[in-house]
Amino acid sequence: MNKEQSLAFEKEHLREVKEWLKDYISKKMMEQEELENRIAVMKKASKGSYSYELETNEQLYNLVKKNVSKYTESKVQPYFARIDFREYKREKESLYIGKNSLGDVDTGDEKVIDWRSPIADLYYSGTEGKVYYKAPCGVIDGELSLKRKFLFEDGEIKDIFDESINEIIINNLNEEGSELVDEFLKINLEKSSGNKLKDIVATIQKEQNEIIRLDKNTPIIVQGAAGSGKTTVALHRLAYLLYRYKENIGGENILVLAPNSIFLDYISDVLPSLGVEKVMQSTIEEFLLKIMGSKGKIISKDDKLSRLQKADEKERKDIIEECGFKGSLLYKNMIDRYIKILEVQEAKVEDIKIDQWILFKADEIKRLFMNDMSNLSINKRKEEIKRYFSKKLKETVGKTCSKIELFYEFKINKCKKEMEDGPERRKALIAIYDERDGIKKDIVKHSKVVLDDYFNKWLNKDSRDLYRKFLSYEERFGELTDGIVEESLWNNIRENTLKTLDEGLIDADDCAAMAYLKMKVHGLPKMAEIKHIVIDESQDYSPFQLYTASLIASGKSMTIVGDIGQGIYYYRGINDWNDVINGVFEGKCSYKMLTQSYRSTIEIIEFANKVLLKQKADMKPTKPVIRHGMKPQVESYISDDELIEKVNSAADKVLGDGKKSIAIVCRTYDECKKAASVLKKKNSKFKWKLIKENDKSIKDDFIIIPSHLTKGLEFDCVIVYDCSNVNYTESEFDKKLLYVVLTRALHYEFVFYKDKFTKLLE
Ligand SMILES: Nc1ncnc2c1ncn2[C@@H]1O[C@H](COP(=O)(O)OP(=O)(O)OP(=O)(O)O)[C@@H](O)[C@H]1O
Repeated sequence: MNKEQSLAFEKEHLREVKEWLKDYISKKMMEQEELENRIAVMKKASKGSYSYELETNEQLYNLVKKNVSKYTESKVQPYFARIDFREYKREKESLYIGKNSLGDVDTGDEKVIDWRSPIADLYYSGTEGKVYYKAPCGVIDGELSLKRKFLFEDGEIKDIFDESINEIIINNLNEEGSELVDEFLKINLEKSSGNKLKDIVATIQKEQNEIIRLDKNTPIIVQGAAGSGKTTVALHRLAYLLYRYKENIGGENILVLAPNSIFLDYISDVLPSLGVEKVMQSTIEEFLLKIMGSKGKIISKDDKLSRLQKADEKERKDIIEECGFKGSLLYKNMIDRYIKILEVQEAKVEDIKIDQWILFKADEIKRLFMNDMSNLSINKRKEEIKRYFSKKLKETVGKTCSKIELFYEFKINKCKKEMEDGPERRKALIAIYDERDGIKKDIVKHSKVVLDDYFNKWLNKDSRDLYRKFLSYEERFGELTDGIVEESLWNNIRENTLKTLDEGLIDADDCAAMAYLKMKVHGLPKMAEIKHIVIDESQDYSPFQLYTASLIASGKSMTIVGDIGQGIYYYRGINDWNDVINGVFEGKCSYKMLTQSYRSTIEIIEFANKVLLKQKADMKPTKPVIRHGMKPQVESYISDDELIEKVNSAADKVLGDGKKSIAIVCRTYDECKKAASVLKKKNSKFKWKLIKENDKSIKDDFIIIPSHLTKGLEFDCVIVYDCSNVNYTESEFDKKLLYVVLTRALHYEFVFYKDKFTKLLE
């Protein structure tokens, strides 16, 4: 078949699938209605009492309802690709791949397969010829004879792209030889950016697919260049894990950690569009506060960043030293040592007894606490010991009563031997019997209360002051720090932190330590078990934060994505992934890299690479996908009027090209306020919305935003407000910040500056 015939064939096939879908949906809707009526009758008949039949019908109804909505969603575009595969010794099959599997549940006729199914792996990783994929039953060999992608527009197939026909060979790209260009991918990347991140099921690339389909049991770290799809891949991986392990994991068992509310809103559409629901999403600070059970006002990492930007040399040094220390695993070790000291103090226990009658010996309590249960938090151990003793209590009371009997038997015999029979002896014996029975009664009656009292006193109730106590612990300083930490540094940190706590504030840099301490003493609060954690922009997390998070994910199942080149919180974040691989995971984790960038045009990436390469000698330049655009425009301005003219003409150009989102990026929020006021006063042609730290989302297309808040986001066009050498100096911080700013644009970049241009772009 030539392309024209193939296109006609596919259009017809789509028509048939849509027809089938329509019929199938109406059939299922009728089934849903019948079930609804049947359930109503059953409810009436059961009069509120339990009915197995009713429960089964309700379950069936929910299933049918879910399927109806899934199938209805798929009506516009039921699939996005097709592969032709012939399994060894079988007939060739044409398989259509979509976001959802579609088929007739009753007849087993499958129309579309799920993109996450094992065989769909061939679409993402296989090339024509001999291939294999891993199915639950083992490896399946065969031959792939077609890989076809469909370009949809308004629910209709507009074009088809067959692999090896539509890939154009471009020679001498980046002087690294030839490279294949996926035309289908290129068309998708040329689209305009919206306010929300999109799913990419149709164009997932091989290196991304490998990460998405990795096993859940090993933590993975992904270092990826700006725009390489880290966020997108991490979210698609979640959808994959929920599909593959559907029996064990639900959305409620997943936690996504991201830098701020704007970012969380930006990614909020991807998961539902992939059929993933109920996932917990939070910033690390909010989540750690939840673990701590605290509600204090947070001094955020961005408050700290602004302070740092304004600080003099001395203050800057102090902040960096303190943040670095609090985020280090050295600090965690210090808390571990404090816990050990606490444990020894807590293990100084007494017997549990009533009068002189011992129910449980101190030695046994100590052994259970220090040895047998040492893997649990301090309070959990106490609770477990209590639970264990409560179970044994009846037996222990019985044994204690036997001991009492024995003791009094001796007393009775002695009395009998020493006194002559007569009223006196009888009186004495009666007194002994009464005493014995009284004690036994007492023990039977009060043992539970005594046990409860003992553990009530022993349990640590106060969690709020734990950190304060740790900070105030001055004895055995050397032991606590293993002699590594300078006392003056520690005193400084201690003083500052206690002052902050006294003011009712919690520093974001203390959250990991506070949550860790709380977990060690009190354990985790009651919440759904977390079976997988995704951490985005992880280069901005401290090793201690990552360590604490790793304790929360069962089996340390985590997807950690980040880019060292964008680490603007470098003073407390990650500068080398080896620190995480070895320090946090003791070498037991996978490390993957994504080097290709999909966001920006070649021109924008090459421009941003200039700054990236100034960061460290061994930095690798980001590789763009072959997509050309306008060269970034660098222009100086003298007056506000001139600047506004430039902004207006940039916006006109972008809008004229059918693109819509434009961000004016300023270095700080203060500069943003100035920019907003200039644009308002001078009556700019367009209306610009100022984005603030605490905003929950970005709804406008024209915004003014401080540089650090652009992390993870993207816009059709970025306008750098003032790229002067005063704003972007040659400091480590500015190199990272400017790199972040320059890598946010998809299609257009305008770089304006006053006075002297930054040296970072020379
Ligand atoms: N395989 C792909 N097909 C189509 N688009 C893709 C693909 N991979 C990534 N993209 C697009 O590239 C852009 C960048 O993706 P994403 O934000 O996930 O990258 P990132 O690595 O997290 O970026 P950054 O670190 O700069 O925040 C998004 O618009 C995304 O849709």
